[in-house]
Amino acid sequence: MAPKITSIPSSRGSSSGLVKAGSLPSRAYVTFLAGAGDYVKGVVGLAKGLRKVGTVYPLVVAVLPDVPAEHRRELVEQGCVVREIEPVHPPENQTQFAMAYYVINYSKLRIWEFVEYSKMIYLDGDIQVYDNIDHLFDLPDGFLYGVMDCFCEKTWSHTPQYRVGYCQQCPGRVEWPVDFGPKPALYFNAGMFVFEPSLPIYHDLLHALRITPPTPFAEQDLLNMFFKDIYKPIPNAYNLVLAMLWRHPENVKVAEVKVVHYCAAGSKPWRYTGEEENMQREDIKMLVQKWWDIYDDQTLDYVPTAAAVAAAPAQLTAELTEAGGVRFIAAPSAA
Ligand SMILES: O=c1ccn([C@@H]2O[C@H](COP(=O)(O)OP(=O)(O)O)[C@@H](O)[C@H]2O)c(=O)[nH]1
Ligand SMILES: OC[C@H]1O[C@H](O[C@@H]2[C@@H](O)[C@H](O)[C@@H](O)[C@H](O)[C@@H]2O)[C@H](O)[C@@H](O)[C@H]1O
Ligand SMILES: [Mn+2]
Repeated sequence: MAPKITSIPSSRGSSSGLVKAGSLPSRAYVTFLAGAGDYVKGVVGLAKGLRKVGTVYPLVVAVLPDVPAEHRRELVEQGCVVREIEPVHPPENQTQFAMAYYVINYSKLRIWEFVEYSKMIYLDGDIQVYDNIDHLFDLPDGFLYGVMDCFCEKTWSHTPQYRVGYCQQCPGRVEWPVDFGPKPALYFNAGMFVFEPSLPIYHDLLHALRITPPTPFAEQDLLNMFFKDIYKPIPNAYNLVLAMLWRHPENVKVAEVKVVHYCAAGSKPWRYTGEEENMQREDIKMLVQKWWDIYDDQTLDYVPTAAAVAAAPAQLTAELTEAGGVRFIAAPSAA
């Protein structure tokens, strides 16, 4: 029996209706940035994409200490709320069980500490939002919402699902073998999820991390184990894991996709060369171009309101740009 997909209100939740500016509940989008590399481009693109769809909520960027000041400044200038977090490491000398590339993602767990927000939507830095999804904040509290992942890529070759050809995206194609025990719980892609920050949950999460041997998909596996009883699937349109285009095209209506997750090998737009498998597909080339159209669109750059300028961090000051916008620069004393 196909899993029940939580139905989503098409417009802003009836409970909140149009919220008067200034009285918005404490809600925010949040993403995660590590390192001094090029992922900052993904976060800048995400900030501009959220602005383009007219979200009324801020984008918080949880940055590890190794994110350089210049990248943080660029994010502030794009209207982001930059918050430094401490790295989270899995149990000592066990990281070899997680794919090395993913160990860094355990630090994502810090976002449960952001309790000044009642509800947040986490988005990977390699995600772009092409339709307003603010209505997701109105989903009932007490659950974690995300899109079901696909088990068909070779990144899943370590799992029994992959070996027998079972995937939750098409549970009827290959039945789960009875002698394999209970069917796996529904499993979400941790590149996007709707959650409620909470200190008790945060502490339970870190305790679970300390006593759980790392697994290939690192924090994504841990989150799925930890929230399996309150996880509720939402439609694929809210997190198109690109592999769905060739693994389950019958489950994807590209024209209705609201959120695209550039997680297939070779699909990060800012690194795209078109050489990897599937990267010459017309739909992939179109989605990569769509990402660049937003990233390169200067009309989507952040223009702070007078209030924002007044509230600018002391170490920054603002100057008018030729185009009549405002940019933050290091205050003379701070230069
Ligand atoms: O060097 C890195 C690797 C990862 N990330 C962040 O961690 C997320 C998860 O990694 P990634 O999206 O590459 O994993 P995938 O979804 O492709 O498996 C990224 O989107 C970024 O937000 C980062 O900032 N720097
Ligand atoms: O650390 C584990 C990561 O696990 C997820 O990425 C994977 C996973 O979803 C596989 O299912 C896909 O096959 C693969 O392509 C994709 O990269 C999240 O997107 C990422 O944010 C992060 O949590
Ligand atoms: Mn990702």
